Amino acid sequence: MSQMLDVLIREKIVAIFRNIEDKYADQAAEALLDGGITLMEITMNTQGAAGMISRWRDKYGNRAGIGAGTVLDLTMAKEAVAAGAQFLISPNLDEAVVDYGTKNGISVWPGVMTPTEIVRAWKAGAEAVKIFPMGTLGWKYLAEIKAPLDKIPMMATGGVDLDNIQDYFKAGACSVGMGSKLVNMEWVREGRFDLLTERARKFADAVKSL
Ligand SMILES: O=C[C@H](O)COP(=O)(O)O
Repeated sequence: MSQMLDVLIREKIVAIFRNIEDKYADQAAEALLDGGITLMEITMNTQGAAGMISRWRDKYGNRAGIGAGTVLDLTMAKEAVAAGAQFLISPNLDEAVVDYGTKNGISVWPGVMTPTEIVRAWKAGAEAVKIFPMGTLGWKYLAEIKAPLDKIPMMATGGVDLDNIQDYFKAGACSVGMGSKLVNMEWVREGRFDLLTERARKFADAVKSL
């Protein structure tokens, strides 16, 4: 098991920053760190994503894992890794990205939905997969595919909230990716970083006993 997968399984929550404006980004990251969230994914369709990854590695690298999300292809993967990304997450499976990560010691957690895609990602060398969109599929779907595919670590992403987070872990998720319910952009724009910290703490507490 790679060190980053170990961290993912231990920390359980990846905060997804999508389309955050650079001027708010550091305060938002610090608010989540204060609330106990230590894995941060900056999506590559965020303006200035590479610069943000690089800056956060410098500023928060000693207390957070910083990775890239929405890594759709090899070009994006190379840009993210050059910026310092420690893990790559995608909504899709691109074997070239998995292969690149494997050869360069970077964790890749590709997005998949069906059992066939999950096994294809696993065979390509992915050490974990992201089941997406989890909210649409639901925790029962996860529980059912986990029965035959129990050896493959699965991250549940999309639609995770306080009222269902524990269901996904009970169904077999090793971790969750959380966007809008954790990195609430309205609060960010209103400067309510205290609310971000409070929300982060609630999610961190919800997975502490798991
Ligand atoms: O890629 C990120 C997911 O779409 C996040 O979904 P969410 O905002 O429902 O947590």
